[in-house]
Amino acid sequence: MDTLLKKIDAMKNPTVVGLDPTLEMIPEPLQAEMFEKYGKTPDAVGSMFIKFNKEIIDSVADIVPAVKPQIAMYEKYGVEGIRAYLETIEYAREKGMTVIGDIKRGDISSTAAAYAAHIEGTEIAGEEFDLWKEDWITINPYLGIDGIQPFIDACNKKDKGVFVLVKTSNPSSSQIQDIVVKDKTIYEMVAELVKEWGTQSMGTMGYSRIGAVVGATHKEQGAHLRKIMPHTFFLVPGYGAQGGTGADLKGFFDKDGRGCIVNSSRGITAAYKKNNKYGERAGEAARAAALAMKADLQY
Ligand SMILES: O=C(O)c1cc(=O)[nH]c(=O)n1[C@@H]1O[C@H](COP(=O)(O)O)[C@@H](O)[C@H]1O
Repeated sequence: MDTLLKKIDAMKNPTVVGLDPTLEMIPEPLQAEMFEKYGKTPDAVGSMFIKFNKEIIDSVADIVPAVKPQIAMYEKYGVEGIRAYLETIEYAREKGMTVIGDIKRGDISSTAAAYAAHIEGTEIAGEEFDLWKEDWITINPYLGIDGIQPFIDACNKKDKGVFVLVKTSNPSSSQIQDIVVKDKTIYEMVAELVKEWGTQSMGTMGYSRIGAVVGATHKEQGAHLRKIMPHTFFLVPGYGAQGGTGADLKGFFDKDGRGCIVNSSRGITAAYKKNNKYGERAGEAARAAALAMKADLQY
């Protein structure tokens, strides 16, 4: 937790670039190059994703503290997609970036313990393997504490962190999360649980390594959650492509302007498609979009 906070402070930039590549997002020349080399195959797409992500990482690593690859985009292409996910993580770490693996896992405790290998690593007959190398992951709290505890234990052991879904950014998040039971919404109840779970894992700078996902599309709820959870760090997706703006997020931060890392995926990586001046230069456009986002989040 402290490492990420210090990076954010040093760069004066509470943002994370989401790496959610799709085939359509890849510039035409790169598509053509990889189709030529590997045919119309998952191998070609995996290779495109690696090259594309490296270009984005190279263009933002000195101004943005973290990346958030979303594993679904890679899983879609099977083992070649996973290869791209892993190579992307490896590269981002080489460039000094924190990696938030957006894997949204959650299951009964024995299965959660296996998923926890994402942060804890895997042991084989006494040999340890750090196969995934994420610093943080996203998890789903629907199963309650026995589905969460294996992740908390892994985080405490390996000095890593998790973001637990509390109030998600999507339009139908209210369908379940806003249901009122005993005068409280489900998301408020989850927030209280996450806060309690986080007390086991406080850093030295006022925040716990058990964080919360709070969507940028919920201005009032986000500010309300900051009050309920003063020591919980927020991952805030929904900025940009989903409509969230800097003006909406002031209340998500604490009085010192800390407490959140705001994600934008398509808004950064596909920025080149929105402005002809960049042609197919996705990295250059991503840097400009990342700088604009940084400026939008200074309060
Ligand atoms: O956990 C997340 O990151 C997440 C939670 C949430 O409530 N909403 C949400 O959009 N996300 C993720 O954040 C990213 C948003 O992408 P853009 O809308 O392109 O910026 C995607 O990877 C989503 O899966």
